[in-house]
Amino acid sequence: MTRIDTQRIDGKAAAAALSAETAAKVTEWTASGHRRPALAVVLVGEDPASQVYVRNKQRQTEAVGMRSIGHHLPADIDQAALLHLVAELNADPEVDGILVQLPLPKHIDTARVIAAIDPDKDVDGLHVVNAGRLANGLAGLVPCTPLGCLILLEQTLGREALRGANALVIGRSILVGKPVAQLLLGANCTVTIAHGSTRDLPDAVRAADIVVAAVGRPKLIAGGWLKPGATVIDVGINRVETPAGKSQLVGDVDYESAQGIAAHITPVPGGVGPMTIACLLANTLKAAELRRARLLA
Ligand SMILES: Nc1nc(=O)c2c([nH]1)NC[C@@H]1CN(c3ccc(C(=O)N[C@@H](CCC(=O)O)C(=O)O)cc3)C=[N+]21
Repeated sequence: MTRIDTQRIDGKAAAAALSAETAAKVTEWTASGHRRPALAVVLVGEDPASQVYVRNKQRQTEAVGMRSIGHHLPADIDQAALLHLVAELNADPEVDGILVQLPLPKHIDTARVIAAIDPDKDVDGLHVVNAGRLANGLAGLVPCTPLGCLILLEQTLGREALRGANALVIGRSILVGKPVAQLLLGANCTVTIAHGSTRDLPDAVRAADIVVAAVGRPKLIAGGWLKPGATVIDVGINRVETPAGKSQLVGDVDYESAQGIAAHITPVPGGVGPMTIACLLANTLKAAELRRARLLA
């Protein structure tokens, strides 16, 4: 069989380009007399990984010229106090976007906290109103990781190549699987969603022109399962130990064995991850514009 020259999709470069575009739009926005868009980030507890993510988001928010407002709450904060903060941020006219870093401590009802966020400030796109808008094809805030996946696919294949393509989404979470399936459907793909109860995953993968893997299982998908020439978007970010005892990030797809079979594949790290943050910044500007438009309406 002929070996395909597999192209690595550079998510880091695509994210830098998207953020440069956001920065230019922010400059325009403020030049026309609007206040700087502001993103409030709420972190509960002391999880070191979450702290690193949040710092990174705040740094990048400021790098594109927007305001970052951090709220760091103790791990044992009660639910009512967290809901009270969300209500304050909803009512604050200076705040355009609200992100509550997940996961939250176990004693907090995550669904209730997300439900309390004003849908028009919900830059994560996780509120049921935004999920409904996405499902019904209405304007709203779209979850960052799925949006990043679609942008990478459009840039790699072009919008016309998505029409009618068999797209397989592996995973059905509210965060990634379901919204990415909606976006692919909106781009006219023929969409299949596989999950833990799927009978024959390798068979489903074999039929797919596009595979979006979002299960969180290291190297679950073998390159040999792929249709030759398929495009792979790997959302998985799994921390594993190498035989040498070092910690390493790997995706849900076995990147090495996909070489020579896939036409295009996102690496981990450097693929979807950086796009998630770039889309968060784009969503924050969009939320500012959306709120302004609704105020005028
Ligand atoms: N409310 C909320 N919204 C989120 O969007 C959210 C969240 N909570 N909780 C945690 C997850 C995780 N997440 C990532 C974002 C960027 C990278 C990223 O840029 N990763 C780099 C590597 C980072 C590394 O080296 O550890 C990459 O893939 O190249 C990863 C993970 C957003 N999340």
